[in-house]
Amino acid sequence: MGTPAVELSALRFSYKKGRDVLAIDSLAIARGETVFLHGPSGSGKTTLLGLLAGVLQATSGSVRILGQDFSTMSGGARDAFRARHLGYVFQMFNLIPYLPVRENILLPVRLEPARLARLGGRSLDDAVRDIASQLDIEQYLDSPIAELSVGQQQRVAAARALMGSPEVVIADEPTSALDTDRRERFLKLLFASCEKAKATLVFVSHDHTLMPLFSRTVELMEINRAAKVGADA
Ligand SMILES: Nc1ncnc2c1ncn2[C@@H]1O[C@H](COP(=O)(O)OP(=O)(O)OP(=O)(O)O)[C@@H](O)[C@H]1O
Repeated sequence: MGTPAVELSALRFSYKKGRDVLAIDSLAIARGETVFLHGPSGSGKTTLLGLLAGVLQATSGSVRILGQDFSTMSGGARDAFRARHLGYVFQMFNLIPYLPVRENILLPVRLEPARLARLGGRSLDDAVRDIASQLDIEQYLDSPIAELSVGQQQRVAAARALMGSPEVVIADEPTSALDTDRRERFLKLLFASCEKAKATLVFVSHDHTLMPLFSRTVELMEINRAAKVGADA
């Protein structure tokens, strides 16, 4: 199988001392898998994605992404690793408000030569127009982020995540603000991009109807011993 894309071992995480939010003995996600991460509100889905993205650090145990153990890396090394290998759409979109849409989408390839190289020689302008037109935000490329609706910002965050074909894509409710038509187009683009790049996808949503699209569902309540008590039903 080679090195898994994601490998958790004896993972524990708490925001406050003495109260574990996550206690996962083991979880492995192979490269190229598309995973629907499911669980009730409060079961720790967003927290787990934060650990996979290296934004949060495990209290104990290990989080390995593409064979790299985050617990042995400095904050700066995790930031560099994230820029190079991960695409993510978080609930707070983390877009840069004073930059236009175009520059927000281009950030990963401007920061990371490996992602620029994966554009395969296409010009930045072509690449950004291509992804923006697929997400129906081409007409906003020169607009400041602050002038966009929440659904439009969500699509900018999605375009940025997919720029330069990262090996691992992490998405937290990425379709929550989209209408049905745009949601379908976004999902089509997401799966096509992941397949083309042989990327691994870890996707959180409360929308059960999306489950059949994925190669595997991970039920957080089944693997997270800390979630048995305290999660909302
Ligand atoms: N920054 C924080 N500080 C302290 N506790 C937190 C913080 N963020 C989340 N928690 C707690 O951690 C637990 C898991 O939260 P998390 O957001 O990961 O759940 P979730 O499954 O993503 O929920 P939802 O489906 O509602 O988004 C909850 O009990 C929550 O109150």
